[in-house]
Amino acid sequence: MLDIRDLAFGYGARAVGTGLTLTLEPGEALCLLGPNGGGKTTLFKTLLGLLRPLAGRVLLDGTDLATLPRRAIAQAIAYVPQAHAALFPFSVRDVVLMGRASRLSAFASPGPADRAAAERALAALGIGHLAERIYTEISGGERQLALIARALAGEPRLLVMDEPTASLDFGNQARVLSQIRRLSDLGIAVVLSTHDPGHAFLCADRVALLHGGRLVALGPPAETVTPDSLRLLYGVEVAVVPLPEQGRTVCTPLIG
Ligand SMILES: Nc1ncnc2c1ncn2[C@@H]1O[C@H](COP(=O)(O)OP(=O)(O)OP(=O)(O)O)[C@@H](O)[C@H]1O
Repeated sequence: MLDIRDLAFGYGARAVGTGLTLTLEPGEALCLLGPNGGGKTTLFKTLLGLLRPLAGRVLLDGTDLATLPRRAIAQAIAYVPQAHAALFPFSVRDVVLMGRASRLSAFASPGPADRAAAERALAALGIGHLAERIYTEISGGERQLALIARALAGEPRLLVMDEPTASLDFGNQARVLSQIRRLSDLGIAVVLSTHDPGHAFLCADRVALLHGGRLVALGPPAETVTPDSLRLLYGVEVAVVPLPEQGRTVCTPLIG
């Protein structure tokens, strides 16, 4: 559904990344790893159509993003920001309902179909019990789930998530990662960034490693997340340890 061809992305004349080529299938979860300042957010802004490619193309179902109306992009691709403290005390239900904005005509109010979509999104994320709570009065983890529900309410086909586990405690990280797996099981493609390479093993079908403005590796977690690739990315020694009994792999930096 998403086809990125020889993309250069950045700001003005300054390229942050170049030569990026990859495709994303419906229901695929792609984890983007890279150091601070590596260009993950800039790439996301380009995929959302907020920044124009400096070169190359981004195709959504075969159509160049640059030729699509903003509304069509917003209906297909939803962005999940990091959970933040909102300024206004909306209920969680109303925050989730805001995810329908791209589906409403100008000045229209949400109707029964919009409310039903919001309820489905709340249920899918398992946060129906929070619907009446005030968004500014729930925890960071609950807010992150509410933001994912908001994105889901718009019935997108691709979710772009910038560090969805940042600032979450261990339990909420696990909850968000397992929700990402469920979304991709529902056929929704997900692109997420994280600073924890272990997360790639928990939720991603494929991993893209961004370093020095280039895609240095792209493939299944077991093939791409290795001590060598993590040394290149982060400049530290990392042990990548399979847990055969759990069918999992964990990453830990080797310090001291
Ligand atoms: N609005 C902007 N105008 C110009 N340059 C920018 C802008 N925003 C970010 N940059 C630069 O683009 C480069 C990539 O930044 P970006 O935020 O995309 O990295 P990132 O991988 O998301 O980093 P982090 O992991 O720290 O969030 C950095 O050198 C940054 O200073």
